[in-house]
Amino acid sequence: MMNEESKIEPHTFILFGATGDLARRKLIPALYNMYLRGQIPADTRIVNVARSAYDDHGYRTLAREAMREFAPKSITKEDTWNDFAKKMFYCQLDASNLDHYKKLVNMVEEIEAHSNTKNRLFYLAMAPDFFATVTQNLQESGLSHTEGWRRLIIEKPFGHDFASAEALNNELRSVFEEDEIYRIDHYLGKEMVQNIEVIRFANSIFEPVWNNRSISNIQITSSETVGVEDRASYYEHAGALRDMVQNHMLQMVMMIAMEPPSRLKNEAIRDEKVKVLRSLRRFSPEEVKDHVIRGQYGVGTMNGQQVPAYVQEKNVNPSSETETYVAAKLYVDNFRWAGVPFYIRTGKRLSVKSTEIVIQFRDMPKHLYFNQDGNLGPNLLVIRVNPVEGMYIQLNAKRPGTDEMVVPVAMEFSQPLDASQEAYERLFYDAMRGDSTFFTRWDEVSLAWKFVDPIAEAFTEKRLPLHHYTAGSHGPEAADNLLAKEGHRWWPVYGQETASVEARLEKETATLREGKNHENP
Ligand SMILES: NC(=O)C1=CN([C@@H]2O[C@H](COP(=O)(O)OP(=O)(O)OC[C@H]3O[C@@H](n4cnc5c(N)ncnc54)[C@H](OP(=O)(O)O)[C@@H]3O)[C@@H](O)[C@H]2O)C=CC1
Ligand SMILES: O=C1O[C@H](COP(=O)(O)O)[C@@H](O)[C@H](O)[C@H]1O
Repeated sequence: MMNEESKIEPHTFILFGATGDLARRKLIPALYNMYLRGQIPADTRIVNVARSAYDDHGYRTLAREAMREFAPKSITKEDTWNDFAKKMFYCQLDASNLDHYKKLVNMVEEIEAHSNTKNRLFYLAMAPDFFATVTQNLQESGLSHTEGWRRLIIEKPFGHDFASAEALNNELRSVFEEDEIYRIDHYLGKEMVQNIEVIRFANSIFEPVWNNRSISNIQITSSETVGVEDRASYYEHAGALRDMVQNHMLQMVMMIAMEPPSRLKNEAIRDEKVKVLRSLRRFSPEEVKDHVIRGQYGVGTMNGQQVPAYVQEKNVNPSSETETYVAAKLYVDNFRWAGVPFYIRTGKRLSVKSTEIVIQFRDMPKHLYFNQDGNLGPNLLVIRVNPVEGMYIQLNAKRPGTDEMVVPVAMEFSQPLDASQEAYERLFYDAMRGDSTFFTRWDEVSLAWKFVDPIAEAFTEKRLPLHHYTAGSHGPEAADNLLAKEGHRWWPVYGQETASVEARLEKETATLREGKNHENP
């Protein structure tokens, strides 16, 4: 996050994996939306690289199809799209074959001769097995040598464990400097994840209460309705722990728990985030069972349709023990957070698609007020990351016109739907400006793996049970017990259907009526 608006300089954007799922679904629409906003400099060109046989025209047609399928509302004027499409070129090559790079070098040099820029931005949207090879080939072909700036954006996953991540990092660092490497975690491109920093550090009401004296617990949920889809070959080895916890979930923990940075400079911010990971209590494989729940979805019903169990999905081993759900109780052992549990949970084939962060404040020292059932809900700050973007503070108040003495009410801020940019647009914008704040630095990645590795080891050694949950449910009951042991309960997350806070509060009031107190469920 740069304080002063730095400009995007003209550059050549070289996209490896340009025909793939990610490119078609997210990257092409992101670049076009940036073009519409005037964020792509006139002299910037996009060189698309993949193995399939296309010429420039054929690739532009593929890109147009991708827009039709994945971003149908973005193109309102065909002429504007055609102007953008003229910026795109295609180079067919096998990225693992160094000899093929001559063609790419020639194409890039020819483009640069016309566009008057030597800046090069490489994006590796390919399977991770290629990351090291392509980086070496960029070096040996001479592509990474340029008189302008050069940057490398790299997709996830960054390794499979600490050892493989370190080996990959060494390969990248033999060609690029750390400050030239932009490791993507697309959660860091989400509007409300970026907003956490602003909410915390631009509002004086929060800092005095942002600590263990006022906060009872923090709950971070990323719940998905989709199953493994066609990604079994990757997911079978990753599971929810590596796929979501090592990166996205820990990034949100860092954003919530970090100390204020001394300046709004990328390194100052990332220094503070890294300190959180240093304070994160590590579990030995023996301790994992007391802090982590793992689950796997079974058969269930979603939207009235029966869906298969994980082990029945395409290319999944029928006896697979890969986890599709993880819940965990984490502790950040520093002065600010000592004793405050950070509960995280993430899973596939759950009842709703929703990412939310709930900060639950401590109960009043003495209750003067009660609602009619003798319960009083705690104050909450709810940060809604997805699908609704916004936040609200849940308070207790007397609502006129009701019989109840005290009811939950909310002070709400919410972004209009569709108002904010896609995560990839924001991340491209930052990488093009040279702002790496919302990309992960190597020490973040390495510490995250060091935290996750013993948990993965405990999973492999079957030191904790694999709980099966019904697809379409809210996950395994064992995850509820994890909180109940501490006198807490999960706050439900709601999807698009329950976008309004009023509807949520009504549900909360009904829960209180059932007599469930949040500290003593
Ligand atoms: N898809 C998604 O939603 C997400 C993907 N990612 C990450 O993005 C990366 C790409 O994923 P995704 O798009 O799904 O993968 P795909 O398998 O759909 O696409 C792979 C791309 O790499 C190209 N490719 C494969 N082999 C070669 C080769 N030898 N030489 C040149 N090009 C080659 C393919 O080209 P061709 O088909 O023409 O051979 C294709 O363009 C991965 O790291 C993934 O983890 C991260 C988050 C989400
Ligand atoms: O990185 C990943 O994230 C998605 C979830 O992202 P979201 O933006 O839809 O919340 C997840 O489905 C995928 O398995 C994982 O690789």
